[in-house]
Order: sequence, then C-alpha cells, then structure tokens
Amino acid sequence: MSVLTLDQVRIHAGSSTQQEALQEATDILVSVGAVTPAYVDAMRQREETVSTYMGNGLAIPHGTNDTKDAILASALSVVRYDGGVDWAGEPATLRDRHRRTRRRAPRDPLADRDPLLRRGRRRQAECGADPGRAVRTPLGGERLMKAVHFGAGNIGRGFVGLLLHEGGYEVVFSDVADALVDAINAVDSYTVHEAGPGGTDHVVTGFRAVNSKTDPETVADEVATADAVTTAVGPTVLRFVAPTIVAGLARRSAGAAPLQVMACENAIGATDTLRAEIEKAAGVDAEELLSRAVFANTAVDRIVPGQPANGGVDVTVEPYFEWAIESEAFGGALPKIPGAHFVENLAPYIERKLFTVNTGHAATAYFGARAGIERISDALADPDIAARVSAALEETSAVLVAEHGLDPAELAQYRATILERFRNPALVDTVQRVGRQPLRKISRHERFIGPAAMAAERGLSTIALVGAVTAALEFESPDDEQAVEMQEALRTEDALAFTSRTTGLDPEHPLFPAVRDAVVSRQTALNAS
Ligand SMILES: NC(=O)c1ccc[n+]([C@@H]2O[C@H](COP(=O)([O-])OP(=O)(O)OC[C@H]3O[C@@H](n4cnc5c(N)ncnc54)[C@H](O)[C@@H]3O)[C@@H](O)[C@H]2O)c1
Ligand SMILES: O=P(O)(O)OC[C@@H](O)[C@@H](O)[C@H](O)[C@H](O)CO
Repeated sequence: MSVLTLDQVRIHAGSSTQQEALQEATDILVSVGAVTPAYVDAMRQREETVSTYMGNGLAIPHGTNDTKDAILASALSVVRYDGGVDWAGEPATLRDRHRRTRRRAPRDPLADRDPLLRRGRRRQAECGADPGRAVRTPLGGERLMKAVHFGAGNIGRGFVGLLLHEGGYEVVFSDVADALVDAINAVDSYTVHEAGPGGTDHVVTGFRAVNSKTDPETVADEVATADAVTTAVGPTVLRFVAPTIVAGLARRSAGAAPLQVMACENAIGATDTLRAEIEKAAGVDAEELLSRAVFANTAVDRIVPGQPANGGVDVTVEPYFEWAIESEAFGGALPKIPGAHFVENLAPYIERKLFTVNTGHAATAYFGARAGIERISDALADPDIAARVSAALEETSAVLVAEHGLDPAELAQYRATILERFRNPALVDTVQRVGRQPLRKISRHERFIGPAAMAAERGLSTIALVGAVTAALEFESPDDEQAVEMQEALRTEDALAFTSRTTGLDPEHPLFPAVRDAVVSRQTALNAS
C-alpha cells in the first residue's frame, strides 16, 4: 500500500473548523484502511495535550502513543483549506498526520538583565534568526532539516537533541554504545523531564540512532546530507568522531549548503579542536573538505545528571538552560535553534560559564568527595564546603571582571543563581559524575588552572582556587580511568614533573609554586598512608 496517493490529498477553497479538519483527515485514512474511525479521538487527545500547529499555516495532527491500536497501516492524508482553519487560535491551512512539539521561550532568570544575553539576542534578531523547519530542495520542494548529533548521552538527549527537534530538525543520533543505540531505535518518542521549580516535560520525536562503531559508513552518509552536525561526546573524544565527519564531507554533493558544525562540549574552543581534528584526518583533501562546512564554537549550560539504569531513553534535567553560539561563521544563515542565542564574541560566554558553573560544580564535587558526601546538593548543604566554593567563585569573578569588563553585581547574581541550581533537591547528581576526569579538569585552560593562572598574572587572589585544586588531587574513583591514573602518577612522579605535565604550567609561571605545593602536600599524605 502506498503511504500517499492522489486520492489522499484534498484541496478546498473555503475554510473549516479544527474538528471538521481532523474528521476529514481521519475519513481519508479510514477509506484506505490505514486507521479505524477511533483515530480521530486519538488526534483530538493529542491536540489537548500539545498543539500540532507548526507555523506557516501548517498543522501536523497525529494520534497518541496510547492509541496505536487504531493504526492499521502507514499512511498520510493531506488536506488544504485555502480559507484557513482556526487551529486553537493559530491559522492553519495545510495538515497531515506527523507530529512535532512546540517550545516556549527559554526560562533564564538572568536573561532580561544580563547584558551578555541582551547583546546576543539583539544580534540574533539583526541576523534574522527565526525558528524554521524545512529547507528547499534543488527541485523546489521542501525537506526537513537534518542534524547528525554525535553522543546520545545525558546532554545529547536532554538538551542538544531536544532543542534541535524543537527547531524542526530530524535528529540522527550517532553513538558507540550498542544498548543505547538499540534503545533509541526501539522508541518513537522520549521525554525530557525538567526537575525542579517551574520544570515541565518535553516530548522529542522525529529521531533515530546509528551506531558509529559498527556502522560508520551509514553515519558518514547521514553527515553527507545533513544541515548540521553537533557533538556532545566529551572533548577528548572529538578526534574519534572527526574521521566520520571527513567521510561525510567527502560524499557531500557540490551544490549543498555548507554543513554547520558545532561542538557542544565543556571546553574553550571545542569546535576549533574538532575542526583541527577534521583537518588532520582529511590529510591532503583538507582544504577542499573544510570548504564544505562552517564551524562555530558554542557554550552549553544545562545540568543533566547521570540517568538511572532502568530509565530507558527519557532524561531528567534541570529546568535552566543556555546555549550561546558564535554567529560569524554562518554569514547570516544561522541554524534554526529556538532558545539558542547567537553572539559575535563567545569568549566572555564560555569563560563565564566554564569558570563559574563548572569551577563551582567541580569544587563542590571535590570538597564533597573529601567529606565522603555522595550528592552535589548534599555537599553544598555543608556550610564549610559552601564557603570554600563561594570563595573560589569570587576569585573567578574577579578574573572575569578584569578580563571581560563584566559587571561585578551581575556576576554576584549569576553566582547566586548557579549555587541555587546546584542545590536543586529534585536533581540527583553525584560528586563522581561532576568530578569525573580530574586530569582534564586540572589541565591548563580548564576550570581551575585557567582562571587561577589569569588571576595570578594579574596579582589577584588564587588561594581558594588552589584550595579546590588541592581537593581535586585527592579525588579517588575506581571506575574513573583518569582518577586512577592521577593517583598513580602522584605516587610515582616527582612534584615538579607532575605539576608541569598535568597543569601545563611553566615552572616560571606565578601560579606554579602554589600548585606544586598542593601536589607536594598530597604526595606527603599518600606516602604517609
Ligand atoms: N551532562 C551535563 O550536565 C553537561 C552539560 C553541558 C555540557 N556537557 C558536556 O557534554 C559532553 C557530554 O557529556 P554527557 O554528560 O552527556 O556525557 P555522557 O557520557 O552522558 O554522553 C557521552 C556520550 O558520547 C558517546 N560516545 C563516546 N564516544 C563516542 C564516539 N566516538 N562517537 C559517538 N558517540 C560517542 C557515549 O557512548 C555517551 O553516550 C561533555 O563534553 C560534557 O562536558 C555536559
Ligand atoms: O561535563 P564535565 O565533566 O566537563 O563537568 C561536569 C559538570 O560540571 C557538567 O557536566 C555540568 O553539569 C554542566 O556543564 C552544566 O552545564
């Protein structure tokens, strides 16, 4: 049976009501044996929970998961009312039975008074960014935009995939975890639960997953025809995804618009790192292949803890989010991601995020681990830990003021909001997850040494940040390769070598002696145990 024949397309000169339109769409599907008459109720139920109005006069009604029994075969019906349909207050003219959800504007308690965000949003408006859903094909038709997202883990499903979906992208997740890929392909929707004040649920549909370990060729084919590629695999994994992107770029048709590449990792210049890996993997073809893509650094912020083993594909996240993206690379053709904001200069955003959210988070984790506490929210309930974390963040704020001219009062508010986010009792986040990969976290441009080095160069205080590094050096986690490696190196390497190798600090740097002393103190404790 064909999914769509001419008989399943109707065009009317006049207008209609929403109920009549749903009935007509159902009647067409019933007439070809695709659904039972009960399907109309399923579509009504769906409209009650979420409108299927897409904008631009298009609604895409469909049933709910609970009413799948009413579906007998795959089919579409298309009905156009030239005079329009009042779609619960929205002016629809065209409809069929696929589904999509709509998103409210991001809830960002800082947004209205934050000059960084105001500047970014103004710029976004200037660039004409608006939520879009389809792209024109060479023959004048339209197809859904497609994004290939590497890393279907916590932030991949709970944030990047969600916003891409809400921007109208079909999302192809690429991951190396067999069970996760199978689980994603076994469902046709998943829910992002926002836990905490003001949180709500969002349903994601229109995705599939491809295993890039066992089927890299298919992933490359997907990249070849994608509009965007995003990653959330961890900064150290970018070099492993680069060859697949190279293979996709090599297969990309000459007339295709440039692939928009955005790495969404907690690192400064993560997309630059990915681009460099792509360049390396492309070898002599690098110049040609890089010309088929544009690259934009981003800063992503949403706490997405580890998910329970039996949680399926659904993800629990905090309600807050921010996604700042460099605009320049796109030359005005911004990706359609509602809720993201585009900025000319990402440096203040990524440094403010990494050196406040992630410095505070990691400090809480390492002080918490030292105190034998498991959860981040519990660690911050300890007044001594809270004071140490606050002191470290005051030091990073002083650096941000000096470096980027940020307003001290607004930074104080930003810090307070972040500490409140860490305290969210509805979010079960662990010191093990937040403290993961301590060698990455104590490296040169990361959340501790990065701001502390900048502070030391300016003669600003670094005492609290060095205190947090001291706690990081004590972090033990048997399942964390870097934690094991760090403790082993602390036992075997001399203090000077360990300090310069792991932190990347030059022994002449003004921060070096304090960090070396922290290393010596950890080594003394280890030798005594
Ligand atoms: N979780 C958060 O709160 C959060 C927030 C902002 C940014 N981030 C950043 O996002 C990135 C991912 O973090 P996460 O918490 O989602 O981790 P995660 O471990 O939940 O997800 C990473 C995923 O990448 C997959 N992966 C590993 N190697 C791969 C490869 N070669 N190809 C494709 N997929 C691969 C893993 O199987 C896993 O599913 C990190 O850089 C992290 O710093 C996380
Ligand atoms: O992902 P990491 O290991 O760089 O850092 C752990 C957490 O601090 C991090 O994932 C935060 O939850 C996130 O960055 C919040 O936006």
